[in-house]
Amino acid sequence: MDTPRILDVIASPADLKVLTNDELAILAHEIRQEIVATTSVTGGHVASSLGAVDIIVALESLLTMPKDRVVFDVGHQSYAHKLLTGRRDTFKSLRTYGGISGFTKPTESPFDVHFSGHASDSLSIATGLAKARQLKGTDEKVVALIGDASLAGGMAFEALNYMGNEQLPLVIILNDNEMSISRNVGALMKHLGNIRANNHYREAREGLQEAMETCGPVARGLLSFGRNMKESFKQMVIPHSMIFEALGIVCTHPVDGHNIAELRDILSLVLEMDGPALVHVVTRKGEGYEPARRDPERFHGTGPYDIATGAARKGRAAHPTYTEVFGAALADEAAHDENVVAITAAMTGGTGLKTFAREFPARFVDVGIAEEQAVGMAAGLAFGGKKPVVALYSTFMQRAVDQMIIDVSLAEANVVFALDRAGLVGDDGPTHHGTFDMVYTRMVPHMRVLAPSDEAELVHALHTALALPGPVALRYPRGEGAGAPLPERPEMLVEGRARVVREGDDAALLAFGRMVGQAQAAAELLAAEGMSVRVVDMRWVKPLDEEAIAAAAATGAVVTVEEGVVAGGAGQGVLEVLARQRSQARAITLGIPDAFVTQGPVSQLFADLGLDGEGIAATVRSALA
Ligand SMILES: Cc1ncc(C[n+]2csc(CCOP(=O)(O)OP(=O)(O)O)c2C)c(N)n1
Ligand SMILES: CC(=O)[C@@H](O)[C@H](O)COP(=O)(O)O
Ligand SMILES: [Mg+2]
Repeated sequence: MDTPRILDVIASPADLKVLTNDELAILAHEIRQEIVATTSVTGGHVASSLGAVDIIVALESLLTMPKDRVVFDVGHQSYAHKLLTGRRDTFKSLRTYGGISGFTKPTESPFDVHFSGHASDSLSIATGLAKARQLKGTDEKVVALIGDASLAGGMAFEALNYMGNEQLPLVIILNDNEMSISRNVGALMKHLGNIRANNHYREAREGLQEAMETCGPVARGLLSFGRNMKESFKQMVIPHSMIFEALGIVCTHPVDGHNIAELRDILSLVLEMDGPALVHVVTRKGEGYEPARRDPERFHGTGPYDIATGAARKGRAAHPTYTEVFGAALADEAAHDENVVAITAAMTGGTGLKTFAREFPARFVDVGIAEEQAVGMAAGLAFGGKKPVVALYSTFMQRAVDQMIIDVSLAEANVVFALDRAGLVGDDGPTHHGTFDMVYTRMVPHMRVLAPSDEAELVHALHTALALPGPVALRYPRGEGAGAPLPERPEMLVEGRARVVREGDDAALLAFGRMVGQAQAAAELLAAEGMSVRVVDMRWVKPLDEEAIAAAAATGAVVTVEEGVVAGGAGQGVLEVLARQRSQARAITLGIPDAFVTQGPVSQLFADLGLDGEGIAATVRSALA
């Protein structure tokens, strides 16, 4: 008979209060087993979640939740929190269609504070919660859990600046594992490394222990009373200051993030403080599961895997991904043009830049989780005569729209924006779908926007973008390409010229990006019903091919199809052209409606949104009816 698990009797963090440190450590082990068992089937952010288990168990054992608020940065490490807050039974549905989210999500649980997914926002949210607490005169604790890489994001720095000045009562738990998705980068990372290297925490802790034992009740009384707390805390545990101290934020020595007793000791102290405090916790990504410990980058975000070996369950895809094709094409371009510089914001692997980084290390820049810096720096590089290619996920580029408008486009700087993960991404869900980029690029003066329909087109689009003066964006989706043979040589595309991929005169489908494939599927279905439908690969979101639009309108029915929000999107651009042309054609824009799209397989989401062959065919039928 199996030994009963502690995890099975935990309905909420309140149940943790009766457990000893040893029992909490056993619970942490059970949670890790549960995370591995589930993610081996669903995939997920394994290494970060495993690394944060002890912190979450220790922290939540000390809080009164959901009254006390814990803000998870990115939220990719929150699986233990999910298991402790009433989602043990639904955990198996992690990241699946209709299942629980891979990030915190307030509509899923009252224990979740915000829709996490984008890095570096937790401290700002926490400052808002702490300010609200002050205004209401309430006493709930506010804690933010943030990783070492996310702490370097601009938004986090802005929050530190504010909270230190205002002396807001909140606790930052810095989960320092020396890793972003790959190895962490930057001066802050080096600073944290120096602190770890000079860690006198043990001696300080023993001093604290002694102080607590000799004058325990007095010291504790002082602490809980909150008077002079910062000073007493400093005297007891902090022999030297650092950057955070200079900003008015009390900072602890590095604490072992896998020792629940130590974590509870230090957390119970800082939770009683009346100003901002940062607990520097040292963890190992993937802790408790050897394959993830060995290869934390692969297990940062993984698909299903074999538990015994850690090997991926899915075999190699039939075709290279858009990302792989982009990475190879960019390295090729860089080999022919020494001015090409590649910039990533902590997504070297995700944006396909590993080859480039290896072959051209001097021309490769990883700014860390700092999209604004990536785009601002690209402007500077362009002013200095270089040809920067900023490779970002479409969703993360949202952080740097201002820099794209003011620093790059106003100056007509030669910057290429390579927007990966444009369109629906699948299991990460609404925070990660790249559904806004056609709007935020199209609206900017001087910007040109390409939406290649397959991987061969992507090679040409990149080549064209690098050759054109001024800012150019290209957008392409996550995952496997369409299987189009790659060209021997990249071609220069004619600016603003679409290509007809199927003739027809009953109606016209004007499709953008990989929607061209879905439009062709729709045309096939309609052909079987006797309808002749033209399919146009629009290639350019901006400038649009006005002749191709006029020719489409001559069929009498135009349906635009895009993998992005319709409000302000490419289809809207087509409508503007049709209006200018005083067209009488019936026109319908298909794309993402005014709602956030859920998580799930992309094919399922396409079907739900009417963006698969069937759905598009149905719209054409209604346009012709
Ligand atoms: C604005 C933004 N940029 C990039 C990412 C992609 N991303 C997700 S997690 C991560 C690394 C986070 O590292 P860290 O904060 O140290 O947490 P760890 O995974 O090491 O626990 C990155 C770059 C993101 N989620 N949001
Ligand atoms: C949490 C996060 O933002 C990233 O880890 C993201 O999930 C990566 O997505 P891809 O799997 O598309 O690279
Ligand atoms: Mg980290």
